[in-house]
Amino acid sequence: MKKADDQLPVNTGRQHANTSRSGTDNVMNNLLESLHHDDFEQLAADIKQSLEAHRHWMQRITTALVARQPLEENQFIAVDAHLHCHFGRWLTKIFQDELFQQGSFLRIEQYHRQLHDAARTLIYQLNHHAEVDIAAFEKFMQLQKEFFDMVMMLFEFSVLNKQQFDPTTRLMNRRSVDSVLANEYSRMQRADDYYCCVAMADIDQFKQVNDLWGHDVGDLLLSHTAKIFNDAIRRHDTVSRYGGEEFLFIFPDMRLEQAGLVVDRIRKQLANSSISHHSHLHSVTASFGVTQLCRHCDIKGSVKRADIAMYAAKESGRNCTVTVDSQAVVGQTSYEHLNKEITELIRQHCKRVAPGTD
Ligand SMILES: Nc1nc2c(ncn2[C@@H]2O[C@H](COP(=O)(O)OP(=O)(O)OP(=O)(O)O)[C@@H](O)[C@H]2O)c(=O)[nH]1
Repeated sequence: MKKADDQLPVNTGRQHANTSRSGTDNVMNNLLESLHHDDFEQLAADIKQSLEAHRHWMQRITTALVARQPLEENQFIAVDAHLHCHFGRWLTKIFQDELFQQGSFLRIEQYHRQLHDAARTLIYQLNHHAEVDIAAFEKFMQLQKEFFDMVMMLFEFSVLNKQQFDPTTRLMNRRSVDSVLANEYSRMQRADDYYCCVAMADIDQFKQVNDLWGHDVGDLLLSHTAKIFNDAIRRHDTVSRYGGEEFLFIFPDMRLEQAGLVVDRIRKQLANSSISHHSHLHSVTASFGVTQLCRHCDIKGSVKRADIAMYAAKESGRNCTVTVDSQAVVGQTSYEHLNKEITELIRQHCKRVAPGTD
């Protein structure tokens, strides 16, 4: 999605270091990389509160102008009033972090200062019983509109990010990854030589982990797994939390053979890693199923095929990678028709590319 420089874009990809960046401005990319779920929640709450305070301020000014009642309070006439209002204090706070000292945030700061300047001009006229200049009033109203529009975009961006990411792993959630899949699918339909692979990963024996060590350790291992996955993929790949202990990878512009190798490298990285918690080392493995997005079936069909391959990996001992070529079962992989026989057919074409242990 192409956006003008001063617009706040919709997130299009991965959080953390590998966000898919097409169309997002630098400020927003930096935010996506640096903030996590809770920060976006806080950002949205702060913006809402600050905007509310500013609405109240606007209301006081408009009422005073209509009723021709002087406003002598500092918050209306001080030269640095823009620094001391609720919104100004919030901006000062976030500007301490250089992450925010750029692009869209600077524009908002500029509008905010201009809004206070324009208000001061009007209030000066009001307090000195002069005629209120209509051009100055119109400018004030225009600035107000632009300021509110811009801040609302920031608010929506924050809320959107809160909705798009899973709080435990900080990865995209299932709902938002579906739109990434839809984009890839339509890209593939447009170009004959374009390939995209998907992989399903499921943590092995995760119930035992929870039962033995508790849910907190389970959650830690989930976020550890997410970090390993997220750090291991390319900038324009995506990994999402697809279900409880299930992750879905999307590898744009990649053929099956390569995807199988990439995924198996990730599998090994996870298997060889551990986290320390209360002086215990904990680790998990996962089983992986890899396939291509298929031109001849719907998206669900391809994801289902990856899922079946992943279950084949479970059955062949866990901690391994199974690939299945969509070409082998072309024409029969529509999601609606994935009955038992088709599932069996897909399983017959599954290829285990790695031993269970290293
Ligand atoms: N800690 C934690 N556990 C979760 C979360 N989501 C799902 N789980 C647990 O994941 C476990 C999945 O268990 P099963 O579906 O039986 O699978 P498994 O034990 O991983 O066994 P295999 O998949 O066959 O290797 C369940 O115990 C769920 O409670 C979560 O957000 N946090």
